[in-house]
Amino acid sequence: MFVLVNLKTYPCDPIEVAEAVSDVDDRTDARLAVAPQAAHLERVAETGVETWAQHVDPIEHGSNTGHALAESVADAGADGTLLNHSERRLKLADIDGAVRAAERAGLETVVCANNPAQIGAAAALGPDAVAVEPPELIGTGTPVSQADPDVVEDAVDAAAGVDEDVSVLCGAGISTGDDVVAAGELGAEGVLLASGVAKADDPAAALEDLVDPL
Ligand SMILES: O=C[C@H](O)COP(=O)(O)O
Repeated sequence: MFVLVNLKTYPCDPIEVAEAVSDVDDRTDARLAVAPQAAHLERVAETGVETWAQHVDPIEHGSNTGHALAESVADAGADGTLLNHSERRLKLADIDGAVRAAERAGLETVVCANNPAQIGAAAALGPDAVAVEPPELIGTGTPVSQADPDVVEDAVDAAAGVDEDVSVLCGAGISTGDDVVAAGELGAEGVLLASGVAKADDPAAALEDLVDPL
């Protein structure tokens, strides 16, 4: 299972979380990665942990101001990028352009979407993976795998119906190892989570619990 920890703009110490993820990563078969804010990418990548951006823009080098250029994100040490997160929605044409920009820079891609229909559309753009996240469950602590298991299974079917090479993650409310196991049983190959680690009093202990059953 792929466990991708999005730090959003939570007031956690990104280096403390990255070092905890790196430490746990040495003791699990699961694949772990952290997605810090853009300003923290380089310092997080220097810890040796697999590092993801939260977003890149559909642009090239040139006259763009206030954007995230995929090449610069890769230069900062990122291995991949989230795209179209529920808190950073893009138009369809811009998701397509951002996937192409990420590919150009050698970044792996996970395109997020609200529901199975959007997952099918996202998969058609050819990312490495898609992540289904019902927005109403984000940050609630109620796992999507428990509150709405059908949405995960339907997302897996929708992606497979378009492109079997696109793997499916699920997210929203995931905070325990049992939640991760349940996601896997529904067909997801990974989970995207945030508050369960970034807002935990002890992020290292939260991570240990997440990967314990894997
Ligand atoms: O990127 C992560 C997702 O939005 C899930 O957030 P959450 O784990 O706080 O529910």
